[in-house]
Amino acid sequence: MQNRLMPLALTMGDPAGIGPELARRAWRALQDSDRVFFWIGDPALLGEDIPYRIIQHPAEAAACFSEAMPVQRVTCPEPVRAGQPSSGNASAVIESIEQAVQHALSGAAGAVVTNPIAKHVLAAAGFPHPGHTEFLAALCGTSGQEVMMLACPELKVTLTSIHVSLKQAVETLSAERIMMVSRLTASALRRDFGISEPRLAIAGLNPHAGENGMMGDEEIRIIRPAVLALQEEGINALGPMPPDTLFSAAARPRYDAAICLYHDQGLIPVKTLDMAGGVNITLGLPIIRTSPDHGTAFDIAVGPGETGEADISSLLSALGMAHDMACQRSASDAVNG
Ligand SMILES: NC(=O)C1=CN([C@@H]2O[C@H](COP(=O)(O)OP(=O)(O)OC[C@H]3O[C@@H](n4cnc5c(N)ncnc54)[C@H](O)[C@@H]3O)[C@@H](O)[C@H]2O)C=CC1
Ligand SMILES: NCC(=O)COP(=O)(O)O
Repeated sequence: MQNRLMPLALTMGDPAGIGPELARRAWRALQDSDRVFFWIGDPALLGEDIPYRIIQHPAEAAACFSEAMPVQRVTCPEPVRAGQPSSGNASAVIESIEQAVQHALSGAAGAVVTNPIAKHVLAAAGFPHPGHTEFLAALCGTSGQEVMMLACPELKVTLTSIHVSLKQAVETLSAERIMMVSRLTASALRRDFGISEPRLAIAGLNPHAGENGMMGDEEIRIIRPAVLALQEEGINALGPMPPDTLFSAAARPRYDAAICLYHDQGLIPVKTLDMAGGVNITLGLPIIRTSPDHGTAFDIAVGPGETGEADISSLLSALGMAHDMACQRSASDAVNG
């Protein structure tokens, strides 16, 4: 049960986005709870209304959490203007993520929770990764195994492709990829969510799941063979399921996770059902990582000490889910050795 005691590492995200405001409001909401976290960011972004304590190591977080927000300092090289991102601050954004991962890999943090980054802002500074998901895998030495899951209480989805064009998602779809994502999903449902016999629904790609090849043949060539091979392995997988009805209220209780074949096939239903409660989770890492399901929201970002329109629910869900996953993983590992 070691992870139950470890604080969560919360990254800064883009300093010009809503991340800094969300972090301080999340601390206010959680300061009397067991969801202890420390924020890795620039304290100049917090304003004077929030008590914070600079810490040198995650082990110091729990002692001060009820009184002050624990902060591990990372300094932005350039002045920050809310809503006006600058690639001049990319180094601090990246350093925050790197430190969080190091703490999780060493066991000093129970999980990494990331605040949103703007991919194009980091790309302009030469950052080679399309998003957190791929960067985290590179930091953990598991590139190629990363899988994006989006989860809300009503629905969990995982994706066979992440930050690529729709065209590329279709061109690179393979039975091997569907099987890899399905195996990782089933394993995470058992280990991190306590679902002992996970049921997977594999989405089709085309209208009516291809209608026997009339509307596309990926279901016949790729998806159906993958489902049969998964069943041979003992994984409870069904499909290809017609995507237009897969997310209906009647269908959702019949599976524990839907395997989706491109980014928006999975993210649209989750965000439509529950934008506030949705959480982005990375599978395939040796560490636990969650994130709110929204982005940087530059259009509503406010400066230090100000309170704007940002809804903190998704960050609270991400912190709560990271905590619960860490506890569940610890319990599962204790049972399974
Ligand atoms: N995990 C991450 O780091 C993510 C980063 N992004 C990045 O965010 C940037 C902006 O992306 P968009 O597509 O505009 O998505 P967005 O989620 O930042 O904003 C879309 C709309 O939702 C609103 N919104 C978002 N979060 C909100 C919250 N907590 N409370 C109230 N309203 C909220 C925004 O004000 C905006 O009108 C992009 O550069 C993208 O790369 C997007 C998704 C996830
Ligand atoms: N649409 C989800 C998203 O862009 C988040 O990506 P990541 O930064 O968590 O990899």
